[in-house]
Amino acid sequence: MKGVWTTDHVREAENRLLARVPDGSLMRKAAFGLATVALRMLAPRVTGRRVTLLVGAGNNGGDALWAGAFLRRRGVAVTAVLLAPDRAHPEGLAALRKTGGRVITEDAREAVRAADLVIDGIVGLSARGPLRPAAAELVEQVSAPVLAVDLPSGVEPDTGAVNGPAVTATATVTFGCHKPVHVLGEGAKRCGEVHLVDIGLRPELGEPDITVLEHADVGRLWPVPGPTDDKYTQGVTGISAGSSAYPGAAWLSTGAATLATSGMVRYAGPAAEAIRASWPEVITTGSVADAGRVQAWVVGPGMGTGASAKEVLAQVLEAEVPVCADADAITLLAKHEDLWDARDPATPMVLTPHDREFARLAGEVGDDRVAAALRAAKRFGVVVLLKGHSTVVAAPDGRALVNPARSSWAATAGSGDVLSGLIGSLLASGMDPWLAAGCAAMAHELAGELAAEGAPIPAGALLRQVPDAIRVLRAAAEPVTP
Ligand SMILES: NC(=O)C1=CN([C@@H]2O[C@H](COP(=O)(O)OP(=O)(O)OC[C@H]3O[C@@H](n4cnc5c(N)ncnc54)[C@H](OP(=O)(O)O)[C@@H]3O)[C@@H](O)[C@H]2O)[C@@H](O)CC1
Ligand SMILES: [K+]
Repeated sequence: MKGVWTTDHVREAENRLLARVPDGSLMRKAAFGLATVALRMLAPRVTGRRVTLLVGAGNNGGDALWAGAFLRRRGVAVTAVLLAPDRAHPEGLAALRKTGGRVITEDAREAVRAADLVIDGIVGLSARGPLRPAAAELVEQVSAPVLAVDLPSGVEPDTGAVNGPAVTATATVTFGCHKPVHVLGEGAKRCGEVHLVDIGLRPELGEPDITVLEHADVGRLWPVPGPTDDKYTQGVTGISAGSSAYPGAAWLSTGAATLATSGMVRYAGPAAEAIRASWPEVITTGSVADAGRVQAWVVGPGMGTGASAKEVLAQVLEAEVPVCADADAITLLAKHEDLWDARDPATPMVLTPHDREFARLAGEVGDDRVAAALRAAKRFGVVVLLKGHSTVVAAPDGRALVNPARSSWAATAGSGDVLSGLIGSLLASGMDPWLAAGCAAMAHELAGELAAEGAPIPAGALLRQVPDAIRVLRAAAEPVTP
């Protein structure tokens, strides 16, 4: 698991660390790490290559200047462009000058255009809002690879939101720990590859604000049958989905639950015939009342939002087993507050809204997706999985998890139905609902990536890759033999 800390918590930890280490040592450590990545980006030829530093008013610019001094010692031709000449970091500037670096304050376009590598030290953790006009104009001239210091300037550090001109980096070097910008939304895309430089901050940081699961974590958590297991002990998943108009949603959701674990799947609804034909291992009935016992329900995909769908949803909520409520079920919950009364608040529930469904339920998402999901999770006492390029999973107890997507292939019609089936089967296995949603999100995204191989895919193709995705995740969890 990877931890992510907000800028407030990073600053508090940095202040504690700064109080007990020699002046300037943290910045030099950070800058040395930055210069090392820059040299790797310039390799194989380093001497005589041209690096241009974009230097803002604070310590982020200081990092860039110190890294420039290290690069000069390796024979790199370094030019620093000072965007706030009166406020440039004095020690960093002196170090660069001492090593023969060039410093300019105007007519910088040529230095930017001619660079082999641009280092973005415009603004870091104290950034607020998009790039200001002078910086934005220079950034527009860049055609070389960009190495961002801590984060791509212009992106909001705590939300990853981009609301105007901002740097798009080839790579980002960050210090001490990951920050939200590295895993959330548009910001995560703008970071390129993220390198973490250890500056000794970890002992000063408390519990992470956001958790990012890695393949090995999900592989370890994925339920697999033991020698004494049978189809019941691994959890029975019930699927209440689909309608005569939308049998496909039921097919996708049921298929995902069938492939995700070895537990049994029951389907209850109007698409029973279609389900029987393609998933013969599934027990089908026409209604939730006749379905028999399940350990978790998936409800919502393609079920409609009329009176009969409302009745079905109430029956599912009254069953007092964990529920994954998706799609139309979310719209119904937003429309009819009385539906919440059907639920025992102690029974786990996962809601899986996209932005529009979220807005119906809990207001506009806004820039801070983690805060919005946490607010809704607390208000309704449920786990909220907010879909997006980075999927956010928030628990009512304040835990937040982000699954940053490596591609967007999974953003296709019917893909959400597959996700709901995966979550349902993990809930039925007895997994903690917050982890169930996080593990399902990762397997889902990976299945999309495996299915796509560089070309668009329908949700059915993603579904067929679920077993391979689970294999990849489980393989990542296996100990490496030397
Ligand atoms: N603490 C440590 O030990 C270590 C810290 N480290 C480094 O320090 C960095 C944080 O440095 P920092 O706090 O000095 O501020 P920083 O982000 O450089 O901003 C400076 C000023 O820029 C301005 N500004 C704001 N928004 C803007 C915008 N959109 N466009 C343009 N300008 C904008 C605003 O000033 P204003 O002009 O508004 O008065 C702001 O005060 C951190 O990211 C890491 O790189 C590492 O060395 C490791 C050790
Ligand atoms: K930066």
